[in-house]
Amino acid sequence: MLSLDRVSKRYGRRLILDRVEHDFGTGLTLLVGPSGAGKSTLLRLLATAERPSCGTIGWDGTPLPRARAALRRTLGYAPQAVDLPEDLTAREFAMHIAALKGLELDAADRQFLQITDAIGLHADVSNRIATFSGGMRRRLIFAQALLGSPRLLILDEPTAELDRETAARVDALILERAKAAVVVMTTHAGDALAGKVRAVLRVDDRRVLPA
Ligand SMILES: Nc1ncnc2c1ncn2[C@@H]1O[C@H](COP(=O)(O)OP(=O)(O)OP(=O)(O)O)[C@@H](O)[C@H]1O
Repeated sequence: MLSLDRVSKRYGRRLILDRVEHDFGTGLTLLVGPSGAGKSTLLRLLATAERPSCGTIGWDGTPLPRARAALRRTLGYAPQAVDLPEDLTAREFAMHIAALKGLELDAADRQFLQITDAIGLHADVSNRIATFSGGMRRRLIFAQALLGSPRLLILDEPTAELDRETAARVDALILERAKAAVVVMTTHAGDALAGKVRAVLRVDDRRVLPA
């Protein structure tokens, strides 16, 4: 369980999130809300990529920063935009991430091939990332987040730029992982997941409330 207790975030003098309270349990939680409302900011806080200005984030009952190492050991994070190493192949990049996560590389490689097969990226795993389209990059960022079957999966717009059929394949993997993990994602295409999510939260006007 990932819990937020009166978590606020400011950039300079600007308050983006104001005393957010929520317990993210096992299952899929969707974040919706207007552009610029703070959804990606909230995901960065959950993924420990940034720290709250005040308030407390807890993982499995222990507050950060004490729980940060335990959280990161079982974190999969797919940010919205990331600089990928253009000269590596997708498979080399995935193994680089697997090594950073401390995963057993043969098992991680097998898992990467299974994931990429499921989301239609299998034929491209030995190609250099420099040759990848926007949708291929998005799927690669998603695939690396699933490596090691994380108990906490944070996904920022994983199906943006994907056609409906490919997005449905990505959604299927997300729902599969959400059976055993805390999964939090932003999406502008939440309708496809209606009825299958634990909660839908609306981020708006600095607050985060049930939609
Ligand atoms: N590092 C930063 N420094 C200053 N302001 C920032 C920073 N990151 C985000 N912001 C501001 O915080 C606000 C929330 O941005 P954020 O990207 O979290 O919104 P969002 O809800 O994810 O938007 P979108 O749906 O368009 O992706 C925006 O006004 C943005 O300009």
